[in-house]
Amino acid sequence: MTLRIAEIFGPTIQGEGALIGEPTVFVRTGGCDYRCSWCDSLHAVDSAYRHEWKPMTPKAVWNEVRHLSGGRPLTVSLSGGNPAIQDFAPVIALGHTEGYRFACETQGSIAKPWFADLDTLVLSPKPPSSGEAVDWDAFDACLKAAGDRPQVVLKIVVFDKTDYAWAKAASERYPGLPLYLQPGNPEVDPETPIETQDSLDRMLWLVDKVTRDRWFTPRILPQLHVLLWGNKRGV
Ligand SMILES: C[S@@+](CC[C@H](N)C(=O)[O-])C[C@H]1O[C@@H](n2cnc3c(N)ncnc32)[C@H](O)[C@@H]1O
Ligand SMILES: Nc1nc2[nH]cc(C(=O)O)c2c(=O)[nH]1
Ligand code: SF4
Ligand SMILES: [Mg+2]
Repeated sequence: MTLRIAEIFGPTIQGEGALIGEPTVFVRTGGCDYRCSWCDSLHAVDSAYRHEWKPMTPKAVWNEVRHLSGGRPLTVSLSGGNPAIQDFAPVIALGHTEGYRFACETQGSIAKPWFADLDTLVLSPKPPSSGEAVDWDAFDACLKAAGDRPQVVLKIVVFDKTDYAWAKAASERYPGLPLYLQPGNPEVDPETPIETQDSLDRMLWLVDKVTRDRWFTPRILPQLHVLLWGNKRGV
């Protein structure tokens, strides 16, 4: 059995959501069942980049994570693409025996039994601006598959007023899940430098909306890695 891997990189810091700031190694899978209009990881989604994806055995994936982390346990972040297309049970089992922890980022469209082995499951349902529509039955199946072991959180990207209203309604379906909001980044070309002031303005807009509404449920965080490194890959 091999996994389709777009890139393995780090250690860096987790730039988004519940584990923001935590040192981590990323394992980014190739392939996604969605095509979000603003996806910042097209090199792991679009089959035009297929030639860059490598088939790797779970053992080879694990050896690379161990090498990058110097054999010191940390949280491994599984992302993509949609990592839930593939079977990460063997990688997670290898890592857990050595004291590593696992977080996974997925949109919640495909449930996998190995979600129950994770330490953190980040479910990131897609708002209207993405052009994708959430299948809430599939999303609920992800929650069910996760069970009690992992910490499960919601992370929603907000580009505009419509997304904001959608995020509010979506979070009301899941009052028990911690909610993280992050402003959308409209500039995702790795070659184009980001306008830092624009990123901060989008963050300010979101903070302003939430506080004016006296909506005290979400935590609002920027994409810290984007502020630090722009859209550079491998960070
Ligand atoms: C690239 S996705 C990969 C994992 C999975 N497919 C998903 O969407 O959750 C990782 C995270 O980046 C977020 N993201 C992607 N493009 C973005 C953008 N242009 N601005 C802000 N967040 C973005 C996604 O919503 C998701 O939370
Ligand atoms: N530093 C850093 N943090 C991240 N958080 C989520 C990422 C992703 O693309 O899944 C990401 C990423 O690519 N880099
Ligand atoms: S679900 Fe995630 S990886 Fe797939 S297209 Fe959307 S943002 Fe990109
Ligand atoms: Mg990213």
